[in-house]
Amino acid sequence: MTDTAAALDCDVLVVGFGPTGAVAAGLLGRLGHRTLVIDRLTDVYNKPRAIALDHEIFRHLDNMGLADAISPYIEPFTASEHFGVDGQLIRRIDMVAKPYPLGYTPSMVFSQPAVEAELRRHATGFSNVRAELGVELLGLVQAPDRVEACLKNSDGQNRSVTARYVLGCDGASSTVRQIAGLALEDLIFDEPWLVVDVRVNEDALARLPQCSAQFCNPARPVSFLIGPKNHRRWEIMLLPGEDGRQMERPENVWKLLAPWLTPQDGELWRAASYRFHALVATEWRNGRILIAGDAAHQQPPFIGQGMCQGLRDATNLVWKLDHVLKGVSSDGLLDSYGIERKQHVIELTGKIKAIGQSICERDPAAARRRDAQILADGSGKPQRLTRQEIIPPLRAGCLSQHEMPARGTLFPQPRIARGGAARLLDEVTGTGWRVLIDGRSDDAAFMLSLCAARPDVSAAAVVPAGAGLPNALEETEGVLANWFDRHGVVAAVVRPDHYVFGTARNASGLGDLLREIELRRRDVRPTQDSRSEMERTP
Ligand SMILES: O=C(O)/C=C/c1cccc(O)c1
Repeated sequence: MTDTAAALDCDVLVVGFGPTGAVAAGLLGRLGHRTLVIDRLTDVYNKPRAIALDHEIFRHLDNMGLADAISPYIEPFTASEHFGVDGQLIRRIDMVAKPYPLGYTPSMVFSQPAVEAELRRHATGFSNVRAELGVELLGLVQAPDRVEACLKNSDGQNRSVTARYVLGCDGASSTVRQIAGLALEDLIFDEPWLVVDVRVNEDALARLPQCSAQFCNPARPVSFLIGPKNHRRWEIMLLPGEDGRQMERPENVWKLLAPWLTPQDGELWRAASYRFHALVATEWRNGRILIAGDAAHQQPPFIGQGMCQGLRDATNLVWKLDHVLKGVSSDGLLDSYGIERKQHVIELTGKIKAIGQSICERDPAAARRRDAQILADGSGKPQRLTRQEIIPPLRAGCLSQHEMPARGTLFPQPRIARGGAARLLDEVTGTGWRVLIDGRSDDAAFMLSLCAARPDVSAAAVVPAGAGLPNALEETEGVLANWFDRHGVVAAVVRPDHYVFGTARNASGLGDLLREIELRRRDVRPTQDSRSEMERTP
């Protein structure tokens, strides 16, 4: 750390201690960065907003050492069945089959207040992370090497703190985004819905559908979601003339729930009216100020990706901030954050919108045409999709510049045999830059020797169980062998956030990739106003 950096109050100021801010603070804490995280509110919001997460996110939480602490509040997500105008099944969205590609149940539901409390506990367990609650951000002023933040303490006193970077995880109405002058683009979706969470009594649970469902009835589209334990969620489209605030009233909510429950069947946990909309920030950074989570994007909930998107932001950004703060990369690497995440958000939101538009269809004739089209897409049977095939890869940013199989996709996580037990790959190899080599390749040993010249990159060869190759990891389910075969490659370079930087068909391809990592991490043009004093000194 330079003297200038050491003189600052912290390396990163995280504004907002919801899931995105808490994960960012925890990751920064683990990497040794002095982090101050503030939130306007003094407590975890005690009602569930997000309900779904997926294996990519759980993998990061497991990497952080949180799996045991949060598992009591997480359950597998059931399939979602979509029903058409006449109540017929038109589509089924499920998860990919076993063996699971990342080693975990691919889609899960969770209880947000409990998980969020664990995320906060984890972040504040690092001596270099300080959380200040009841603290409001009033202003930010950027200098070449720092940002000065004006804060209002819980006692009403103003004070200023300095940080090398500021990360706005402060939600849809983000103060950070507004102060930084970062605009939102409208991705054109705007529908009024009522979200109702119920803790259902034990005896009423069996009378409810045993699968999550989308009732695509043009008279009143409704989503039904099976949450953990006795938590059930209904998302109910509001009709023209219905006032959101009025519809939140318990007497109106129970009328809407009448096809499923009576007030004796459970306790209303939350009823909140929202406009489901789709927005993305045009720019995700202004100099040393960056935004993440709902501050940078909002999307309709129809495949439960809202919180996942925020945590993808955090896990994408933090390793890049780490490289920049440690001088491994220039500040220009941070530009790849917005490039990668904005494209991903736009592409995924487009897919969510398409699903949402078909669910929200209010014209009966159009809804019948939709049903016929979806059934035709499924060759006359209900269409079958997996949630995982809906999630796009990264397409541009800190990736190899050459087209190659699997670039920008999530690298799988096979189970590795260790002393009579099976452990997940990340636990064995760690989560930095990694090269994974197909141990069945004749060139495996040579490829490992190429990697040995790169101390910043770890390397391992993996073989199927029983192959008996010395110095190779043995996987127990064939997940990785299958992946190498499917993509026709023998090695993959994997980033700290588990996205594939690039793949190689042979040893010479791997040599090229290893050289390219260095270039892509360094050859990123810093923006004029965001270079620190140190970086501008030749
Ligand atoms: O993945 C699905 O099938 C549905 C997920 C979901 C999650 C939250 C809210 C929704 O309307 C759908």
